[in-house]
Amino acid sequence: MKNISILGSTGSIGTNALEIIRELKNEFNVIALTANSNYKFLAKQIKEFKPKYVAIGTEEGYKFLKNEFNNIEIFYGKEGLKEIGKLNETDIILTAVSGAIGLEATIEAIKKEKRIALANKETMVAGGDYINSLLKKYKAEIIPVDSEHSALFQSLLAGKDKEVKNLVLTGSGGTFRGKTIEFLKNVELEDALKHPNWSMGKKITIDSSTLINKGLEVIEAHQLFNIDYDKIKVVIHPQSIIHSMVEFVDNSIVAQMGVPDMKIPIQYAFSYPERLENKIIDRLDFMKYSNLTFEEVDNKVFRGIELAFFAGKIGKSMPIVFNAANEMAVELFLNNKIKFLDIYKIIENEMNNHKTINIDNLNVILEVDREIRDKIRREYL
Ligand SMILES: NC(=O)C1=CN([C@@H]2O[C@H](COP(=O)(O)OP(=O)(O)OC[C@H]3O[C@@H](n4cnc5c(N)ncnc54)[C@H](OP(=O)(O)O)[C@@H]3O)[C@@H](O)[C@H]2O)C=CC1
Ligand SMILES: CC(=O)[C@@H](O)[C@H](O)COP(=O)(O)O
Ligand SMILES: [Mn+2]
Repeated sequence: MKNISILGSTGSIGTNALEIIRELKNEFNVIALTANSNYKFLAKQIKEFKPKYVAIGTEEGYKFLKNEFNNIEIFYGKEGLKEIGKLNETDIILTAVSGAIGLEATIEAIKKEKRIALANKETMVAGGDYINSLLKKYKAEIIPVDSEHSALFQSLLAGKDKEVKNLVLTGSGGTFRGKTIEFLKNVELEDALKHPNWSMGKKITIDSSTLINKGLEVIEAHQLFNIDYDKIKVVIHPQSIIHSMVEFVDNSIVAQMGVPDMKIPIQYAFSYPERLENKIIDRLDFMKYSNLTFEEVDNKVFRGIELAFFAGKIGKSMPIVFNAANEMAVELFLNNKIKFLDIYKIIENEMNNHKTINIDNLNVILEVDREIRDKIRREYL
């Protein structure tokens, strides 16, 4: 039996993970669950999965849960997430919070030498260098949950590191694939929230529509697999059936395929190196997907990938700026404060005005992140 803690259990990834745990209750046990403001949904999860620990992000939620439950330990706020990261009883922590807010709790779990089932890509983008320095000191392991990075992780098992020629990240192209800049000038939020293949949280869905999600995934792949940026390629694959591929030096390509369902990479991160049967996961019907296609990225219209390569290749504090500016821009777009193309403008502006600095410790990461968010908040709110 493996003890699972979930940072962000009330979201898309978190609820998918609980479906798996419900189905495979002889394999997995819930130790801790967390949410930000959705305390009523969290309360329902607590009643069903009976965790020993819980963290909640709002005072209202904290008071409600304290009143509702007297047999669990309830933590509050950002410090509360860190307390969940520190839990000794955890075997595997699933980082399913949205945004770099997951960074500190992830670091605590690394210091406790846990398995991190990492969905929270922003943590790897903003804190990747620091996290990799910690992985040299602590025997923690990161198993990627992000579908492309789970595919790369599985495909890399087919060869040795020195035999890798390229990592090939696939991307759906997002809901506006094939559109012009003129069309994007006036897109509505509700249109940007329609992903062609995946059902996901709002932030990542907007990131998919700008292709900044793919950009974040480029940096995430560099950090997770220690591969140079010039060996990370992106190809548009509108069907999202091939979840990414590894090209080896013999020009052989190994890919991972499956239905676009996050339960597959989540469960794999829990069960690795084994694989488990699970009847709630659909099989791929090849006849339904008899037409798998590939396209070039349209970097002229969708700037997210090139902006990410720019940030990643500079490194140090620049990926922190890229991620923080994007998180703030997406929040502004979700609140109808800016137009779609302003997302690129805000990111570009912050990166152009940033003087890159070395990242010697966690406080520098948090300071750079905070400065960018405060600056954008002052300008737009
Ligand atoms: N959804 C998907 O299919 C995929 C997601 N990912 C990555 O996984 C992560 C989660 O994505 P997703 O599940 O879609 O996100 P959701 O928005 O659906 O869920 C986010 C979760 O994090 C919690 N949360 C949000 N902000 C905070 C905060 N400031 N403090 C504490 N908790 C917070 C939310 O709580 P509350 O409910 O109370 O708001 C919720 O439980 C992201 O990093 C995303 O990029 C990667 C690949 C696929
Ligand atoms: C399911 C998952 O991993 C998401 O990151 C998804 O890949 C987003 O789709 P795009 O390929 O459109 O970015
Ligand atoms: Mn992904």
